[in-house]
Amino acid sequence: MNKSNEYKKSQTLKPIEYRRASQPLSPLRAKQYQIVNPFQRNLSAVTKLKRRPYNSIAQDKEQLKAFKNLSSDEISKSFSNSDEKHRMTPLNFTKTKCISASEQNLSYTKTNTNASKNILKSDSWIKIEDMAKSRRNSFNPPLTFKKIIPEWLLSRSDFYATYMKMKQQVGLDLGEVCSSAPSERTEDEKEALIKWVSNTRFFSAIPKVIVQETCDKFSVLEFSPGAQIIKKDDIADCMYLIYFGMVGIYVDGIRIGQRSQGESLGETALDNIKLRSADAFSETNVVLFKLKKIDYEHIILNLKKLEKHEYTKFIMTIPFFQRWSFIKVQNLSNLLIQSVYNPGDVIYEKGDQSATFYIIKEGSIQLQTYTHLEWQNKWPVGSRQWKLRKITNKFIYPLKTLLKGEFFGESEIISNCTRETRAVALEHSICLVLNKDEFLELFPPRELEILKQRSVLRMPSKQEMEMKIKQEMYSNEEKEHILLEAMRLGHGFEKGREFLLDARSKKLRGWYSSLKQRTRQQRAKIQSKIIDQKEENLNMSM
Ligand SMILES: Nc1ncnc2c1ncn2[C@@H]1O[C@@H]2COP(=O)(O)O[C@H]2[C@H]1O
Repeated sequence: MNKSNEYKKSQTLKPIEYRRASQPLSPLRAKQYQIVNPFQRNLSAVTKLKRRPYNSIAQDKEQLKAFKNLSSDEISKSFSNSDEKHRMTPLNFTKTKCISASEQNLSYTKTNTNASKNILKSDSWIKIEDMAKSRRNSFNPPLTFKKIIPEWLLSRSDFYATYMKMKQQVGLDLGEVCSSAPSERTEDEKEALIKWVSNTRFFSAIPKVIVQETCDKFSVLEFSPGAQIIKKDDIADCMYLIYFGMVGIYVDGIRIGQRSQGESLGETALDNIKLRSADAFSETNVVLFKLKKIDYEHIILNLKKLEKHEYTKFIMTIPFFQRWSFIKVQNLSNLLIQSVYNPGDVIYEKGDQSATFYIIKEGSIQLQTYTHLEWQNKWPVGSRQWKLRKITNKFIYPLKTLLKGEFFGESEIISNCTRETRAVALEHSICLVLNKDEFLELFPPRELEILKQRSVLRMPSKQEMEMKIKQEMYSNEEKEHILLEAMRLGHGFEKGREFLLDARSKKLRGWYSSLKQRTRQQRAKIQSKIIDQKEENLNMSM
């Protein structure tokens, strides 16, 4: 027998676990064990196995964190538990062989107490299909969970325990938690409440200890739809954090804004030691966490002043306000209310009542108007009988795009008319909002006159808008037709047999498909400008 054969024989006789068992079993190794088939005791199969790199474990941790919002303590606990378990009990472990879905669904386990020998015999592997099944049944993670969390971690019982604990916390009704006295809340409940409050925009910049103190002061209020929560010009004695539902903000019956889950309500009057600036009505069932004025002033007011100082610094950079005194800008900042918009959000519609002035702090806002375009199609359906199909599209026509530091909404307040344009957020945008009463209070008539002159917007005529929209719609299609004709290519040329044989057409295939893609994009762009469509079918007789 030559040397290499001898070597091969020794390897096949020696169970692979023998070599492995002398080393402590880390989670990395545990993972390797999961994919080693104990009946294929073949060295090459083992040496081919790649060790799971440490950074992949770190990745798993990150994924887990992102998915479940587990606190870092709990994650590290779950991981360190798994490390420890394996390190301390190198042989008393349960091995599960996970065969791919295409193979049989069998599982094997080995329990070896003979630590001195460190030998695992193949016959001691027990088929425990039932056991594995029952374990799988007891922890049936959601599909998204399976995509993100590594399989080895999903199979761990300590991970399962942590998951269940967090699931209970996520499913907690914090309204109920908040309505109990702080001394009656469990640690988990307190933690869940603090976590939720810290994630709201209003409390996001506030240190955890302060959030903790605030949570102890909250009481809970519930409102059914249509109930008045705040009355304009009332004395403010508290602020609210909306735990659930939607609240509409009204001034003189005009809806000027809204506040929803996770947003504050009624903080402006406390910040400025003023009367309530607006009415607030619940538009759905609403649950609020109430914080009394005295607690607000004690715990949060100073921190909020820092935020207002940031507004002041920002406003001082806008050329129009540079001639204002610092105190005046500060007064303006104190009255500003931050509103966040997502791409496509309509801030106001043409014809709405004008009740607010906006300064763009982040993002971009487009002022738009619209026009109606009509298409008709007529065809004969009998003797002197016609069918007429009329489609009327309402097309958006962009007027102006405003960026950070620019402002809008003032012209209609000054002219005391309804909105002449529509304002839409083009991207994630933040605006600082000033209500009409405060706006008229802060800007003296001379300033209003300057603002009015600045904000004049040229409104195009209906014909002008129609022409531009049609130009945009047809110019590209025309270009495409001219190009195809110049190349002597028909629209359906790529489907024909001739096309496959024609070398020139083959060369043009890439170009043609990119042209088609561009045309499709252009059509989708035009389609996105249609905000309303009316269709009429008429029978006509002559
Ligand atoms: N334009 C607005 N947009 C959103 N919320 C507003 C607006 N104006 C007022 N509010 C809220 O409505 C509340 C009315 O009472 P406050 O003035 O105490 O605080 C006010 C703000 O929380």
